[in-house]
Amino acid sequence: MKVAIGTKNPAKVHAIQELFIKDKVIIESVEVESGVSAQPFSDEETAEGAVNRAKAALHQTKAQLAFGLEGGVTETDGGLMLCNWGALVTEDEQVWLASGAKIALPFDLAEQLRRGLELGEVMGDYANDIDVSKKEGAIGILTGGRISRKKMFLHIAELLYGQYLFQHSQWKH
Ligand SMILES: O=P(O)(O)OP(=O)(O)OP(=O)(O)OC[C@H]1O[C@@H](n2cnc3c(O)ncnc32)[C@H](O)[C@@H]1O
Repeated sequence: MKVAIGTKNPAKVHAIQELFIKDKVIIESVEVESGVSAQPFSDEETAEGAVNRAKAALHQTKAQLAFGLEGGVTETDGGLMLCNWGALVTEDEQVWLASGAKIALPFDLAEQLRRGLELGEVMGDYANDIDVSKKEGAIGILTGGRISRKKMFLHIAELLYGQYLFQHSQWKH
Protein backbone atom coordinates (compact mmCIF):
# COMPACT_ATOMS: atom_id res chain seq x y z
CA MET A 1 0.00 0.00 0.00
CA LYS A 2 1.15 3.53 -0.75
CA VAL A 3 0.35 6.28 1.76
CA ALA A 4 0.90 9.99 1.19
CA ILE A 5 1.40 12.86 3.63
CA GLY A 6 0.94 16.45 2.52
CA THR A 7 3.99 18.10 4.06
CA LYS A 8 7.76 17.82 4.36
CA ASN A 9 7.69 18.91 8.01
CA PRO A 10 9.60 16.17 9.93
CA ALA A 11 7.36 16.44 13.03
CA LYS A 12 4.42 15.42 10.83
CA VAL A 13 6.21 12.96 8.51
CA HIS A 14 7.75 11.08 11.46
CA ALA A 15 4.32 10.72 13.06
CA ILE A 16 3.00 8.94 9.94
CA GLN A 17 6.14 6.80 9.67
CA GLU A 18 5.62 5.70 13.27
CA LEU A 19 1.94 4.95 12.64
CA PHE A 20 2.94 2.38 10.00
CA ILE A 21 6.12 1.15 11.70
CA LYS A 22 4.94 -2.50 11.73
CA ASP A 23 3.34 -2.43 8.25
CA LYS A 24 4.74 -2.85 4.76
CA VAL A 25 3.75 0.57 3.52
CA ILE A 26 5.45 3.02 1.17
CA ILE A 27 5.19 6.54 2.58
CA GLU A 28 5.55 9.48 0.23
CA SER A 29 5.74 13.00 1.61
CA VAL A 30 4.95 15.88 -0.73
CA GLU A 31 4.90 19.64 -0.33
CA VAL A 32 1.34 20.93 -0.84
CA GLU A 33 -0.65 24.10 -0.24
CA SER A 34 -2.87 24.17 2.84
CA GLY A 35 -5.27 26.56 1.08
CA VAL A 36 -5.85 28.43 4.37
CA SER A 37 -3.97 31.28 6.04
CA ALA A 38 -0.38 30.75 7.15
CA GLN A 39 -1.68 31.00 10.72
CA PRO A 40 -5.09 29.31 10.94
CA PHE A 41 -7.14 31.05 13.64
CA SER A 42 -10.04 28.68 14.36
CA ASP A 43 -10.80 24.98 14.62
CA GLU A 44 -12.74 25.21 11.35
CA GLU A 45 -9.91 26.85 9.41
CA THR A 46 -7.32 24.44 10.82
CA ALA A 47 -9.47 21.41 9.93
CA GLU A 48 -10.02 22.82 6.42
CA GLY A 49 -6.25 23.11 6.00
CA ALA A 50 -5.85 19.46 7.01
CA VAL A 51 -8.46 18.30 4.47
CA ASN A 52 -6.96 20.43 1.69
CA ARG A 53 -3.49 19.03 2.38
CA ALA A 54 -4.74 15.43 2.37
CA LYS A 55 -6.67 15.88 -0.91
CA ALA A 56 -3.72 17.62 -2.60
CA ALA A 57 -1.31 14.88 -1.46
CA LEU A 58 -3.64 12.15 -2.78
CA HIS A 59 -3.85 13.81 -6.20
CA GLN A 60 -0.10 14.40 -6.46
CA THR A 61 0.94 10.87 -5.52
CA LYS A 62 -1.92 8.56 -6.60
CA ALA A 63 -1.60 6.88 -3.20
CA GLN A 64 -4.44 4.78 -1.76
CA LEU A 65 -4.57 6.90 1.41
CA ALA A 66 -3.37 10.40 2.18
CA PHE A 67 -2.98 12.30 5.42
CA GLY A 68 -3.11 16.05 5.98
CA LEU A 69 -2.00 17.47 9.34
CA GLU A 70 -2.41 21.11 10.31
CA GLY A 71 -1.60 23.19 13.35
CA GLY A 72 -3.40 26.35 14.40
CA VAL A 73 -4.93 28.30 17.25
CA THR A 74 -8.53 28.88 18.28
CA GLU A 75 -10.24 31.39 20.61
CA THR A 76 -12.11 29.77 23.51
CA ASP A 77 -13.63 30.89 26.83
CA GLY A 78 -10.38 29.65 28.37
CA GLY A 79 -8.19 31.85 26.15
CA LEU A 80 -6.38 31.30 22.87
CA MET A 81 -5.66 27.58 22.53
CA LEU A 82 -3.32 25.52 20.41
CA CYS A 83 -5.31 23.27 18.11
CA ASN A 84 -4.21 20.49 15.77
CA TRP A 85 -6.29 18.73 13.15
CA GLY A 86 -5.80 15.80 10.82
CA ALA A 87 -7.62 14.44 7.80
CA LEU A 88 -7.40 11.08 6.07
CA VAL A 89 -8.74 10.78 2.53
CA THR A 90 -8.98 7.67 0.39
CA GLU A 91 -8.88 7.19 -3.37
CA ASP A 92 -12.66 6.66 -3.34
CA GLU A 93 -12.97 10.17 -1.80
CA GLN A 94 -13.97 9.27 1.73
CA VAL A 95 -12.77 11.76 4.36
CA TRP A 96 -12.17 11.22 8.07
CA LEU A 97 -11.35 14.01 10.53
CA ALA A 98 -9.78 14.07 13.98
CA SER A 99 -8.38 16.72 16.29
CA GLY A 100 -5.82 16.68 19.07
CA ALA A 101 -5.95 17.79 22.69
CA LYS A 102 -5.86 21.54 23.36
CA ILE A 103 -3.98 23.70 25.81
CA ALA A 104 -4.18 27.46 26.36
CA LEU A 105 -1.26 29.61 25.26
CA PRO A 106 0.31 31.80 27.95
CA PHE A 107 -1.33 35.26 27.76
CA ASP A 108 1.71 37.14 26.41
CA LEU A 109 2.18 34.59 23.58
CA ALA A 110 -1.55 34.72 22.79
CA GLU A 111 -1.41 38.52 22.55
CA GLN A 112 1.42 38.35 20.00
CA LEU A 113 -0.66 36.02 17.83
CA ARG A 114 -3.71 38.29 18.13
CA ARG A 115 -1.47 41.12 16.88
CA GLY A 116 -0.79 39.06 13.72
CA LEU A 117 2.43 37.15 14.40
CA GLU A 118 2.64 33.45 13.49
CA LEU A 119 2.97 30.82 16.18
CA GLY A 120 6.08 29.42 14.48
CA GLU A 121 7.92 32.75 14.79
CA VAL A 122 6.66 33.51 18.29
CA MET A 123 7.74 30.09 19.56
CA GLY A 124 10.98 30.36 17.58
CA ASP A 125 11.86 33.58 19.45
CA TYR A 126 10.74 32.12 22.77
CA ALA A 127 12.82 28.95 22.35
CA ASN A 128 15.64 30.68 20.47
CA ASP A 129 15.25 28.14 17.65
CA ILE A 130 13.53 29.07 14.37
CA ASP A 131 12.89 25.38 13.59
CA VAL A 132 10.78 24.68 16.64
CA SER A 133 7.69 23.84 14.52
CA LYS A 134 9.73 21.06 12.84
CA LYS A 135 10.88 19.66 16.20
CA GLU A 136 9.10 19.52 19.57
CA GLY A 137 6.70 22.33 18.60
CA ALA A 138 4.84 24.77 20.81
CA ILE A 139 3.10 21.87 22.51
CA GLY A 140 6.49 20.31 23.37
CA ILE A 141 7.84 23.51 24.88
CA LEU A 142 4.68 24.36 26.79
CA THR A 143 4.42 20.85 28.28
CA GLY A 144 8.06 20.71 29.38
CA GLY A 145 8.81 18.11 26.69
CA ARG A 146 6.10 15.65 27.76
CA ILE A 147 3.97 15.92 24.61
CA SER A 148 5.96 16.60 21.44
CA ARG A 149 4.42 17.80 18.17
CA LYS A 150 5.17 14.36 16.67
CA LYS A 151 3.38 12.65 19.57
CA MET A 152 0.38 14.97 19.14
CA PHE A 153 0.21 14.21 15.40
CA LEU A 154 0.74 10.46 15.98
CA HIS A 155 -2.28 10.48 18.31
CA ILE A 156 -4.34 12.24 15.62
CA ALA A 157 -3.07 9.84 12.93
CA GLU A 158 -4.07 6.85 15.14
CA LEU A 159 -7.56 8.35 15.51
CA LEU A 160 -7.80 8.75 11.73
CA TYR A 161 -6.44 5.35 10.72
CA GLY A 162 -8.45 3.65 13.48
CA GLN A 163 -11.67 5.09 12.03
CA TYR A 164 -10.65 3.96 8.55
CA LEU A 165 -9.93 0.40 9.78
CA PHE A 166 -13.18 0.28 11.73
CA GLN A 167 -15.22 1.19 8.69
CA HIS A 168 -13.38 -1.38 6.58
CA SER A 169 -13.95 -4.14 9.16
CA GLN A 170 -17.68 -3.24 9.18
CA TRP A 171 -17.84 -3.80 5.44
CA LYS A 172 -16.34 -7.28 5.76
CA HIS A 173 -18.96 -8.54 8.29
O1 LIG B 1 5.68 22.55 6.76
P1 LIG B 1 4.25 22.63 7.14
O2 LIG B 1 3.53 21.32 7.04
O3 LIG B 1 3.53 23.76 6.45
O4 LIG B 1 4.25 22.90 8.72
P2 LIG B 1 4.02 24.24 9.54
O5 LIG B 1 4.29 23.91 10.96
O6 LIG B 1 4.80 25.36 8.92
O7 LIG B 1 2.51 24.60 9.29
P3 LIG B 1 1.14 24.36 10.04
O8 LIG B 1 0.11 24.65 8.99
O9 LIG B 1 1.04 23.05 10.74
O10 LIG B 1 1.06 25.47 11.14
C1 LIG B 1 0.57 26.77 10.88
C2 LIG B 1 1.39 27.80 11.58
O11 LIG B 1 1.39 27.58 12.97
C3 LIG B 1 2.69 27.27 13.42
N1 LIG B 1 2.53 26.16 14.36
C4 LIG B 1 1.48 25.36 14.47
N2 LIG B 1 1.64 24.49 15.45
C5 LIG B 1 2.85 24.74 15.97
C6 LIG B 1 3.59 24.19 17.00
O12 LIG B 1 3.14 23.19 17.75
N3 LIG B 1 4.78 24.71 17.25
C7 LIG B 1 5.25 25.74 16.53
N4 LIG B 1 4.59 26.32 15.55
C8 LIG B 1 3.41 25.82 15.26
C9 LIG B 1 3.50 26.95 12.22
O13 LIG B 1 4.86 27.29 12.34
C10 LIG B 1 2.84 27.82 11.18
O14 LIG B 1 3.30 29.17 11.33
